[in-house]
Amino acid sequence: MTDAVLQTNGISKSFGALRASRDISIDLKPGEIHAIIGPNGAGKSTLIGQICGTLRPDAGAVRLLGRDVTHQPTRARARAGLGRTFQISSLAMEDTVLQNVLLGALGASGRPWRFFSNVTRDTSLRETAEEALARVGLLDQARMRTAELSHGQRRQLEVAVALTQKPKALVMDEPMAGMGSEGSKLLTGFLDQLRHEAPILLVEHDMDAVFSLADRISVLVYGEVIATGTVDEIRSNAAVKEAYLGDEA
Ligand SMILES: Nc1ncnc2c1ncn2[C@@H]1O[C@H](COP(=O)(O)OP(=O)(O)OP(=O)(O)O)[C@@H](O)[C@H]1O
Repeated sequence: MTDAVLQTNGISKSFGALRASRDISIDLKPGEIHAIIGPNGAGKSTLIGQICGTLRPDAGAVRLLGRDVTHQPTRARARAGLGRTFQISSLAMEDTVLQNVLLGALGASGRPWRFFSNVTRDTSLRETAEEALARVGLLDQARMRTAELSHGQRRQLEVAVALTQKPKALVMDEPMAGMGSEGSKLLTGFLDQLRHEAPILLVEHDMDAVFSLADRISVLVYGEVIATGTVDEIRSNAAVKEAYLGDEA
């Protein structure tokens, strides 16, 4: 496990009597997409929260690029290279597409927010932002209000915002949610490329996307990882079929 970019070692988290994470050890290796799947309430968001720093584990450790970040706040983890996209959009709808990405680039630069008024004139931030937009295919929409984008384009924009941090690892929370089949196909193709730049821990309910993208899958049930393996291993795992996949396997 020494080459892992991101790693949890036996993390556990309870909410009162509910054990939402039970001794979870997973890792993310360079160049891979590791999908986390499981039924509603299995503990996927709780796991992500501990990895990204919004929740503190009761036990265990989180390591990023070999460093223990268990006690570091979200912002420090982001600075250290952990990028994230959210289940619920964190975009500013009234701002333009470019402004949203500039905001991300400013955050990643570590400069104080009071400089935001000058940000559109900052050449290096602008270059970073435009490069990220070009990567996700949204450069032509840079001046549009974010509210005017389609749902799929907003998902692409969230990825662009995450890319401004030049992440070493990405945690993506249901990027396919609400996408039409065309949008899912586009985003799937994009994530397929992106994994070589930053490996991706992917929480996703869309099994077509998971089966076509994941190098490895971990299955969470009642806060516990019941199996980790390749797509074929997970599809043929009897416990996984019984607990989650059923006919989808
Ligand atoms: N802050 C909290 N306080 C109390 N219980 C919580 C809290 N957060 C999550 N839970 C509970 O922990 C369990 C795991 O929830 P979690 O949201 O992590 O599951 P999930 O796999 O992400 O679900 P979904 O697929 O529906 O998003 C659930 O039973 C949930 O009700």
